[in-house]
Amino acid sequence: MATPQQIQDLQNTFEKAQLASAHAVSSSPNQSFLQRQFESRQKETKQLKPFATEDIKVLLLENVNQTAIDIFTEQGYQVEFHKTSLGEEALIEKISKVHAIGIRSKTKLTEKVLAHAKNLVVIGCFCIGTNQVNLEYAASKGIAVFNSPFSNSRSVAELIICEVIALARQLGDRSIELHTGTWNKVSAKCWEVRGKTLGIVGYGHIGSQLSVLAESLGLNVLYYDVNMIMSLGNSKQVATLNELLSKSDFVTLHVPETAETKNILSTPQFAAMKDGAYVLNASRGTVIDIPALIAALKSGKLAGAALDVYPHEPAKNGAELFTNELNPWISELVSLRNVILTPHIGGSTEEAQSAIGVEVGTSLTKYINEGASTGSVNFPEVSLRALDLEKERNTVRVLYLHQNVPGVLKTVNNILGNYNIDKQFSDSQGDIAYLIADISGINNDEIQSLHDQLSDTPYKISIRLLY
Ligand SMILES: NC(=O)C1=CN([C@@H]2O[C@H](COP(=O)(O)OP(=O)(O)OC[C@H]3O[C@@H](n4cnc5c(N)ncnc54)[C@H](O)[C@@H]3O)[C@@H](O)[C@H]2O)C=CC1
Ligand SMILES: O=C(O)C(=O)COP(=O)(O)O
Repeated sequence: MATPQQIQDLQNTFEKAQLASAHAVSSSPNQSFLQRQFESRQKETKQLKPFATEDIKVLLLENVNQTAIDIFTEQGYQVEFHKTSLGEEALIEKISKVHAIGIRSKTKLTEKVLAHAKNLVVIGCFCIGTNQVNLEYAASKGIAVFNSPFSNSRSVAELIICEVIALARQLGDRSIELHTGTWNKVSAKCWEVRGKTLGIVGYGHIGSQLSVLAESLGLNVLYYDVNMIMSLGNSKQVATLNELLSKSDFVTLHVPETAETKNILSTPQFAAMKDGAYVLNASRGTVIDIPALIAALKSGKLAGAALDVYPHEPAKNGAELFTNELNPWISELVSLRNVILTPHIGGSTEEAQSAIGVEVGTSLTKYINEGASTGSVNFPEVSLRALDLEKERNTVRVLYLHQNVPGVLKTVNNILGNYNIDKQFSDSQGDIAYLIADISGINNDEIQSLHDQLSDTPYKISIRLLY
């Protein structure tokens, strides 16, 4: 007799198989794959069960925007929405049941969590950063990951411009003083930003956008990046981080979280900066050594700082969450003058969130419905135009993810070659490769056999058939 675990495993396999075999029963040309029914076939039992888009379950966390919910519900998917992130235990419980998950920067999709994601085919990061997801492990499990590479870049750049001026004018302190009843009109050590130098570390989407805005205010812009990048306006790339630090009045960080960027600013880097300079960080909390920053502020070496991100951020809004337990230096940091602290709001504008909802929501839908991996951050980018199911009857789309080793395409095409291969495209990235092929002239009763043959090929990671 099967144990409860075996029954659960069987159920999970069954649900994944349901998603693996997609059957479009009714579709107008402009609906294409958008309205379809899924048919399941569990290999062990050959059991067939009608499967509709309504069976696709999407879990949305961290207050992902309504625009994404609208896209998913229009598809008929089931959407479970939570305003906050979830702790590991709750996440494991929920992720085991869904086909797609949408998160922002807080939810940690680690190997441990993803190991339980038995039905998951796609992850949407409704933000820029993807450091919260174990991308390689996800790929090895056949789970594609998408993000929004630039929809909130402008929002971050505008926040930094605002903070550069706010730091130069000690705006945070003056506001706190007046809120607490103290009139303190000062001009000492308050500056215009015109003619000062802004040093940008990381000249990507945000850094370069910021560069343009900063020059329009009359700032001079220097930037340091590991890659050679074309200068915008009159900005200049410098060869070393130290050169940037020694020449800048404001230093702002716009690098991803990687092993190389951890504590990219620490004691020696603060020492290399100009006296009275300012530091801004709206990238990730790990890139600044915060105790070293506190020391540089306390000693008067730095005149101020603006932080939007922290090594450990609370999973939800509320008082008493941003505590010493999470970040042991908090009480010291909040006691310092001219330090602006914001709760990771760089990308939090109506414009950015709504655009991200549309962008990532569309990517996920196209991946689920058509297999298109364009824009994925952990899969090779492959897509074929959507099938026109009115005209292309008896056509099956094969989505085949495999390890990138010699001989796989030969094996797969031997199987597909029994039919007419209308079109196919494949690409590889590192250890994995992805093939999409549309094959025609195949009868419904041959599809099970095709699925079985492809499932039995060595080096296969995952397979879905859409028809
Ligand atoms: N505070 C917030 O709400 C937000 C924070 N972010 C963070 O900002 C980061 C940057 O975003 P984008 O500009 O869109 O990324 P991007 O990928 O377009 O640019 C990053 C740049 O950093 C450079 N870089 C990487 N390692 C470096 C190193 N060790 N030294 C110098 N340069 C290095 C890259 O070559 C690239 O040009 C994201 O990874 C994310 O973590 C993004 C959006 C919102
Ligand atoms: O886009 C990013 O990488 C961000 O840091 C913004 O994160 P959020 O969507 O505010 O959790």
